[in-house]
Amino acid sequence: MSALLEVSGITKSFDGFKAINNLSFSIDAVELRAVIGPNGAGKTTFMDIVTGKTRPDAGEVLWGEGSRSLLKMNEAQIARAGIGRKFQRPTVFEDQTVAENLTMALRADRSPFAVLRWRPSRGSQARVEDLASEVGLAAQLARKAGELSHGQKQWLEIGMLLAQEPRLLLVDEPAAGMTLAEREQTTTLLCRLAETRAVVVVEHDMDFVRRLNCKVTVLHQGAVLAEGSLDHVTRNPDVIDVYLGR
Ligand SMILES: Nc1ncnc2c1ncn2[C@@H]1O[C@H](COP(=O)(O)OP(=O)(O)OP(=O)(O)O)[C@@H](O)[C@H]1O
Repeated sequence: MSALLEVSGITKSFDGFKAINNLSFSIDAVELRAVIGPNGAGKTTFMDIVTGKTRPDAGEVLWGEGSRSLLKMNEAQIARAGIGRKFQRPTVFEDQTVAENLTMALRADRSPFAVLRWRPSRGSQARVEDLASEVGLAAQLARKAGELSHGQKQWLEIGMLLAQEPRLLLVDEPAAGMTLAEREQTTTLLCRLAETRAVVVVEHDMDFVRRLNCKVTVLHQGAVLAEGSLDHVTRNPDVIDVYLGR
């Protein structure tokens, strides 16, 4: 399987401190990947670089079949190229219904001129219903987003990202603050989404990572420390040292 995202030799320093240190990393077009690592390992900075929020000092980030450089694109262009990012805190419109939130997300998909002309159509209503069922919110379409549980808000936001048909979804700590039942549903959702696209999950919660049952990349000091199954990486003495702080 060819790589969808290829990060090679990226470095990013903040005031002389290397948050990312010659990091190389690649993601297949259809893959679920967990990225773990202790606090300050560079996980957020890595996602900031891929989404164009932060520019690396050196290295390359290539995207898609044409190996286009993401470093030549701004955040909006990267999002339009097919990279969606889910931040830890849900940012849904609380006073709008689930359907309205999803409708707005469909609209955000369009070019500036198309947005001006855009009107909800029967097709877009069907798409909103499809998105809601995809994230388990079909029965909540008429509810205000503010009334949803924390987990449901997270799923709504994932649905809003799906409206833009991303080829790569970056998901930051999805399990945080969720009930056990919500975590299980989130695992199922992420695994299903990764059947047709690339999904990268940054997560601290090892139980959650175990349930994802996918390849794990361990970051430490801005570089890849280990990669493989969770059992494989947690047996690695370097990983054990880093996590136990020895
Ligand atoms: N804008 C910034 N200015 C200065 N230092 C920064 C900046 N962003 C990140 N850093 C530093 O870079 C290092 C990596 O941070 P990063 O947030 O990427 O780690 P992380 O793995 O996401 O950590 P956590 O798990 O705690 O979220 C940290 O030491 C952090 O303090």
